[in-house]
Amino acid sequence: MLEKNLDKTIEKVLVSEKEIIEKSKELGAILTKEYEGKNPLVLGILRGSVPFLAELIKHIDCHLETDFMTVSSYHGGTKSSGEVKLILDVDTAVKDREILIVEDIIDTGRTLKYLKELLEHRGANVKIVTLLDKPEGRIVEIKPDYSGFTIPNEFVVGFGLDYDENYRNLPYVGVLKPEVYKK
Ligand SMILES: O=P(O)(O)OC[C@H]1O[C@H](OP(=O)(O)OP(=O)(O)O)[C@H](O)[C@@H]1O
Ligand code: HPA
Repeated sequence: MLEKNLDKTIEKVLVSEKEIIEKSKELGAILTKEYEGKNPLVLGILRGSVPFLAELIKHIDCHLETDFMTVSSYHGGTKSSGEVKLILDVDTAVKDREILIVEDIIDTGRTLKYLKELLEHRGANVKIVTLLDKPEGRIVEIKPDYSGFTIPNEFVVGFGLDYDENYRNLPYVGVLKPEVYKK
């Protein structure tokens, strides 16, 4: 039942908190098998990936390291600017490293294509896990190695995803009421 302050601005819930936790457990079990003995670098893409990364790594039962990169292309709105900006680079050596990029969403695909190419160019072995995949939004070709949920072509918020930097703290993924955008 929707009842908290932020819930009042949500038109519909697409993925519930329970579903996200269950899916993170499933993905964690698969990733445990994949990365056992490989000490992967689990690379969160700031800012949106933080809640998903925090949930997911609890369920990966092998040694791993974490690091973060900041890239941005939406600049607060609901449309990709088309240009991916590198704001903060990774601090760890990546050559010959197993890297698991953790993302909240693949939409146009621009962010992940840029990051995958950049890290592969530096000699890393890169895989991608995303909480959400929006295939109808795709402009450049890129596929995640592991994906939580396929969602329709709507702008979503919550569990790390923002509209104008708000709503990242919602514990589920939903669609905003249209009047929120009219303000
Ligand atoms: O597939 P794409 O169309 O490139 O969209 C996906 C990217 O967009 C969002 O990041 P954003 O640039 O909004 O930065 P943020 O993580 O700080 O919200 C999201 O977190 C992904 O990184
Ligand atoms: O649907 C979305 N919501 C929030 N941020 C995003 N970045 C790409 N797509 C989205």
